[in-house]
Amino acid sequence: MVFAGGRRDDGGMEKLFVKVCGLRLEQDVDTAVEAGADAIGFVFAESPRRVDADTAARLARRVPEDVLTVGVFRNQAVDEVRRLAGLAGVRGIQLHGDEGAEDYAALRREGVTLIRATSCRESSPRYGEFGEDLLLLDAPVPGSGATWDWTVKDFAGAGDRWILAGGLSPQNVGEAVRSARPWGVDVSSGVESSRGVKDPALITAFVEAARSAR
Ligand SMILES: O=C(O)c1ccccc1NCC(=O)[C@H](O)[C@H](O)COP(=O)(O)O
Repeated sequence: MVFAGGRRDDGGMEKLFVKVCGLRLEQDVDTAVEAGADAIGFVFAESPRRVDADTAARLARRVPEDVLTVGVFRNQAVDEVRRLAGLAGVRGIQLHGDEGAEDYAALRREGVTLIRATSCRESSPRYGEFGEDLLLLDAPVPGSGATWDWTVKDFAGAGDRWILAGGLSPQNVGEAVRSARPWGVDVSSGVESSRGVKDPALITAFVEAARSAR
């Protein structure tokens, strides 16, 4: 199921989808929701941002229905992904590793949004190749805060709903959106004061900068 987004601006245009990833604290979740984020990510992969299922479940319960909660994974067994996503009660699953079409098929269930995160390093990924709902185009190392040159890519194969990620920040997200014209954006490092520590003011600034970009 493709997350409907659901949030529209007053002119009826679909708003840019904004996801804030790697949240670990209640105040950061509340800030992202209040700022108008469409999705919130909880990292279950190896990372300084990693949360356990109980923490993610507690945070996810604070999030209103129209904001998508996403569990982020990398090269973890399908059963483990299913188990953690179920315990946390997230409605989206984002896979960053070498997962194949069979893994997406195994995780497919009613109501879940499957996000395939991949880098454009070797080729231009095509939307739908793995049965995903949304394609997220990221830097080679996820969550690193590194940017990549999105200006030289042809995103024709990425479909209508693809998400730009990798080194975005309140400073560069406007230019990135105008240049690459994604359906959505995703951020983690760019709204942190130090690795793994979110800054509420940066979260708010990011959502505002992204939204005013188009
Ligand atoms: O955040 C991590 O450390 C991480 C580890 C393993 C897989 C994914 C991870 N994060 C994903 C994200 O935070 C974002 O989807 C994306 O990679 C953007 O990150 P950033 O460049 O830090 O904004």
